[in-house]
Amino acid sequence: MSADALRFKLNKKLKVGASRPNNSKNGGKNTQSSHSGIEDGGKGKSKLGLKDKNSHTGQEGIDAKRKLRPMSSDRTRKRIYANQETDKELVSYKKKTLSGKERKRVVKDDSVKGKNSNASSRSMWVSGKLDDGASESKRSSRKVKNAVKNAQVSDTTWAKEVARNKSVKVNNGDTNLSKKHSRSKFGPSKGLDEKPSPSVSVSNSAKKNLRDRKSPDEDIEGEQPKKKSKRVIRIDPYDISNKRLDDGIAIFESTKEKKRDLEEKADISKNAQFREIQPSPSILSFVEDNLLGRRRLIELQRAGYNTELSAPLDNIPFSTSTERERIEENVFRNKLTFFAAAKVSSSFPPPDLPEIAFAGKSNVGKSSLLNALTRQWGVVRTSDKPGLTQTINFFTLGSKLSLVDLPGYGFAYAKEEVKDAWVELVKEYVSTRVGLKRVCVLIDTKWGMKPTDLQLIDLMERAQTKYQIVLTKTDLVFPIDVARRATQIEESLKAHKSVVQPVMMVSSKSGAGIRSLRTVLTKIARFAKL
Ligand SMILES: Nc1nc2c(ncn2[C@@H]2O[C@H](COP(=O)(O)OP(=O)(O)OP(=O)(O)O)[C@@H](O)[C@H]2O)c(=O)[nH]1
Ligand SMILES: [Mg+2]
Repeated sequence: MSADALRFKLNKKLKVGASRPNNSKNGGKNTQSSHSGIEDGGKGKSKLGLKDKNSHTGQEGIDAKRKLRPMSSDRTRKRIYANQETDKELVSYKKKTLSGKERKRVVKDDSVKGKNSNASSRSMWVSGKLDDGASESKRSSRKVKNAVKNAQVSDTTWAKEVARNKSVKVNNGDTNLSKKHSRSKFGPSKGLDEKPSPSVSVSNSAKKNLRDRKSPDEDIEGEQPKKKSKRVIRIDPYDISNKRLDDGIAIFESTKEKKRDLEEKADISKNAQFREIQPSPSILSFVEDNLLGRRRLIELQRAGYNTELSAPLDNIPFSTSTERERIEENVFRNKLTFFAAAKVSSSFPPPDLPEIAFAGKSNVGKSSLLNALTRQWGVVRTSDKPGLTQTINFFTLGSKLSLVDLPGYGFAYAKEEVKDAWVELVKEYVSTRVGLKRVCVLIDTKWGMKPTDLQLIDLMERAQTKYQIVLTKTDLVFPIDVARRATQIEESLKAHKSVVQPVMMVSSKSGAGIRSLRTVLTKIARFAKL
C-alpha cells in the first residue's frame, strides 16, 4: 500500500475512534478526558502498536494523536505529553540500538512501563502537588504550635493572640507580624484587618514577641486602663454630725453648751468686773499698814515681825514678848471659857453679858478667829472639815464679855435636816437674842459674799441686829484683791442700815488685822450695857 492509502486508513480509524462512545470513568461527562489521554494514553498507544505493527508507534501516529487532542491551558497535560515524548524517544533509541529479541522485550517492558510510568508520574505529580499543599499547611500549623509552645505565657489570651497572628500570617502568606502583634495587644480584631509590611521578617516578630513576653504583667498593668472603683458611702447610725438642729440630742447638747458658755462668760465678766474695782485710799493704806494679803516672810522680817511666833503680825514689831502680855489690861486678855452649847433656842443661856457672835459659812474660819482674838489656841476646836461646829457655843471672856461661836451654813458634811436646823437656829439667835451687841459676818476673801450670806444679812437688817463684815483668810490672796474685796462689799452694803463700817480684814494664820479687830470689839465690851 502506498503511503497515501495508509494515511487515509489511519485517519478513518481515528475518526471512528473519535466517534466511539466514551468508556472512561467520566462516563461521557467530560468528552475531553477521553481524548486527553490521561487514562487512554497507554491504551491508545498499545492499540496503535498492536494494530499497526509497521508503524512502530511512529511519528505519524503521535502527531495524529496530538492533532486529535484539544489544546488545553492546563499544565498537567503538557507535562504528561512531555514525559510521554521522552519515553517514546527512549523506546525508539533502544529499538535502534538493541537486537531483535532484546528489542521486543524492551518494547514490552516499555509498554508496561509506559502505563505505569505515566500513571506513576502522573500520580507522583498530583501527589507531589497535594503533598506540597499538605506539607505547607502542616508547616504552618507546626509554626503555630511552636509559637504557642515557645510562648508559654501565663496569660492565655496573649498566647492565643500570638497564635492568631501566626495563623493570619500563614493564611495571608505574609511574614510580618510585628505591627499586627503590637496593635493586637490593644485590639485583636484590628490586627486581623491590618495590612502587613513586607520589610519585617518572621524572626524579628518572634524576637519582639519574646521581648514583649519578658514583662507581660507590666504590660497588662501598665496598658490596661484602670477601672474606676465606685465610691461606697457608709453611714454611721451613731454619727449625729449630720443631724438637724431640731433633733432632740442636738438641742440638748446645744442648750448644755450654751449654759456652760453663759456660766463661763458670767464668771469671766465677774472676774473682769472684780479686777476693775479701784479700792479707796483708806482701804489701800489699811491693807499696807497691817500687811494684809499674801506676803513673803522676808517682807515680814524686814518690817520687824518675828516670824517664829504664832500669828506674828499680831505682835508688836521689834518686840520680844507676845501681844498677850500687852493686852492683859484689855478685855481680850481675859481667859476664854466655854460655858454653854445650844442646839435649840430654848437651850440658850441667860443673857448676863454683852455678846459678840461670829457667823458665816462653814469652814470660813469662825472658830480660828476666836482663838486668834484671845490668843488662846486650842480653846475653840477647829477643823479643815466643814461642819465641825454643829451647836451654838457660848464662851465668856472674863466677867464683862461673852463670845459666841455659831455653826456654819452652806456646804457641810451633815444631813440636810441638820443643816436646815442649824440655819433656823442661827436665824433665831441673830434675830431674837437679847444682849447680842454685834454679829461678825465672816466672808472668805477669795470668794466674796454668797447668797446665803446675803440671806443672813437681810435677816439681821429686818431684826436691826448690828453686824460687821470681817474678811478672813486674807493671807491667801494678793493685797490688792483684799482691798478690792473690801471695797466691793462696802459698796454693796452702802444702803444697809445695820451694817457697821468699815469692813474688817484679818488672817488668823498670820495675825494680820487681828489687833485692829480686837480694838473695835474692845470698845463694844467697854461701852456695852445690858
Ligand atoms: N490660811 C488660813 N487658814 C485659815 C484661816 N482661818 C482659818 N483657817 C483654816 O480654815 C479651816 C477652818 O477653820 P475653822 O475655824 O474651823 O472654820 P469654821 O468656820 O469654824 O468651820 P465650821 O466650824 O465648820 O463652820 C482650818 O483648817 C483653819 O486652819 C486663815 O486666816 N488663813
Ligand atoms: Mg467652827
